[in-house]
Amino acid sequence: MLYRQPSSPNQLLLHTSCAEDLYSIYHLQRHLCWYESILWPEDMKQSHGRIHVFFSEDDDIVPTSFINDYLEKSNIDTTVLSDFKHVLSNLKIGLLGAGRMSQALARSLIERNVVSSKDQIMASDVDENQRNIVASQLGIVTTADNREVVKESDLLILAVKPKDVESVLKTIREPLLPHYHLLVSIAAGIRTTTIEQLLKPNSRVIRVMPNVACLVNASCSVYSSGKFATTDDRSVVNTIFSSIGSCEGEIDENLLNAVTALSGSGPAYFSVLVEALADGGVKSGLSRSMALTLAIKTMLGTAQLLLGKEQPFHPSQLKDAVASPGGTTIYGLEMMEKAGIRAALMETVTAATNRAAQLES
Ligand SMILES: NC(=O)C1=CN([C@@H]2O[C@H](COP(=O)(O)OP(=O)(O)OC[C@H]3O[C@@H](n4cnc5c(N)ncnc54)[C@H](OP(=O)(O)O)[C@@H]3O)[C@@H](O)[C@H]2O)C=CC1
Ligand SMILES: O=C(O)[C@@H]1CCC=N1
Repeated sequence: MLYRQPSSPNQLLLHTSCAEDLYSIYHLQRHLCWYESILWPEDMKQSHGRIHVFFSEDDDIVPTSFINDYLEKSNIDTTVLSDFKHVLSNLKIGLLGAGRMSQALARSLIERNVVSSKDQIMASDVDENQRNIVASQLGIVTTADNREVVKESDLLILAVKPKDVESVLKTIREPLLPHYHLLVSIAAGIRTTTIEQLLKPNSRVIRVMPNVACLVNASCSVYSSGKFATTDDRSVVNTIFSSIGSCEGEIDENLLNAVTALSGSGPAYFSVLVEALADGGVKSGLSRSMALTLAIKTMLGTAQLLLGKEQPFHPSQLKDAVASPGGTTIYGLEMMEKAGIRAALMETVTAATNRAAQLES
């Protein structure tokens, strides 16, 4: 870890925060006698108790597969915990606003072991009811005072509605230290420059657009960095938002309103489609519950085919594969075209993009 050249964002973060940190280097290279700290397989075998070594598959510090192979050759029992990462062990995360999105984020960070303990997360909310839900269901410390969260955290996630952003930022301006804190906003339509202007000069800001599917770890997020955010800041944001689904990378901030309109609002559009298709099933005689189940599972299966790990379908390819000549599907598709569904969906995203732009001004 001290000598390795970083080859991933997390390794880069470790490299700059630990491997290049003066005190870490001084301590690890001067005061630690490695030969006194190594537990050799031979010593393990001689120990009286049974030894079983557990690894995290995606550990950025420990070269898991290398050590696992070595221990297996030495007949030591091991288990590699798939999908486990080395935790963001020291980062303290503060949630400003403890509503739907914050709760989903916190739950994922804890359940997916991105943080090592619940104590690494704190949340504030004006609503006592929300605070009680978060405290009782997630075991997180809560407060009504946003400033307290800032004082206790390294990274802040601003998760209040856009209309409340300005007042929250004014409250936390004083305790928020530009060289220390990173502010990550998920508020729709609030630009990083607007946020930066409300904070102290040089404040580090990143704007992210996730979606509500973070409740089931299936969000897809995109982000834009403010003027002063660093490479390490982007790396941490990547780690956090990958833990609630996927993080699709950075985008020009001018396009973030379109992202908000497509994937941020998208779960609402797909819900309407599913409901309408189920209504059609009911009209044709299916029970409500059967119709809903079929509509939902058809959406899920279609998404899996379009994403296809090995051979993804293009949407038009999949449509053509389903619509046989003179069959049922092509009659249904004709009706969709007559109703102008394509134009309606395009206009849907355009209208939501325009609304996000209105929120900006
Ligand atoms: N919901 C979604 O699908 C998505 C939302 N977003 C964005 O995420 C943000 C949060 O959304 P969501 O979680 O749905 O919203 P919620 O309304 O569920 O949560 C926001 C919480 O913040 C509280 N709050 C309001 N003012 C303050 C304040 N001054 N200090 C502390 N807490 C305050 C609210 O209390 P009260 O209700 O009493 O005002 C509420 O409990 C929004 O900006 C939205 O644009 C982004 C992607 C998807
Ligand atoms: O409707 C909204 O304002 C938010 C932004 C994306 C999803 N919900």
